Amino acid sequence: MERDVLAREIIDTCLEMTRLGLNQGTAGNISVRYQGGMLITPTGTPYERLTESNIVFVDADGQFEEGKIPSSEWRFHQAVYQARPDANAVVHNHAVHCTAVSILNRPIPAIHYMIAVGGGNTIPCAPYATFGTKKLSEHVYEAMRDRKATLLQHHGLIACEENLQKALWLAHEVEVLARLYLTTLAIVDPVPVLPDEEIAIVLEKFKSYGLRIEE
Ligand SMILES: C[C@H](O)[C@@H](O)[C@@H](O)C(=O)COP(=O)(O)O
Ligand SMILES: [Zn+2]
Repeated sequence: MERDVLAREIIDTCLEMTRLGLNQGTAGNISVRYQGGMLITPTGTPYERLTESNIVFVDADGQFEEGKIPSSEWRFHQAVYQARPDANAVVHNHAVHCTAVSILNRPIPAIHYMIAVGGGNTIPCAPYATFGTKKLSEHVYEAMRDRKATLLQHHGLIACEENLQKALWLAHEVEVLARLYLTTLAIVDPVPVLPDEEIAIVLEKFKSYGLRIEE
């Protein structure tokens, strides 16, 4: 796909993320895999001000275009693409319920079968490291090797998928799971969970679930 089309899709996804209530202010960032590197939102820029020319190309060596500054989190986006060859889009946000669970430093357990959308029986919580650091990207790499989404301790959420639409959908689903977890956690701890065998069945069913529309 052409660069400008992808850049427009990134901006539209950012705006939709805010409309869905998953983010606020200049928090969060979004990228797509592109020509061996990625196209990513610029750092510290309100989404409603973004135009296609603001989107930054970062190559495989972490070099970016002159005159543009990519998201401070380009390293963890790169780590996701390295950890997950199936991922073509990465969404990061500070969604309230995901961030609240991350402050508790807990994974989201299998409280609902939809946990399987993340590729396993939990949504993990990657250990804290300062934003924008290589250390944080190393934690993300480890957490995302066998998952499509992870919480970031004291920070937020990362979700990846084969395209932007699905990555945002996944981020929204995980926010719903986090909300369910906090709601039930207020009543009982530990919260009842589904057994691993049931999640394995759901993971298998998800492989053929849903309408397949050619893109
Ligand atoms: C301090 C930043 O907001 C940090 O939290 C980062 O993770 C983020 O979400 C937005 O940073 P960028 O604007 O640099 O993408
Ligand atoms: Zn962040």
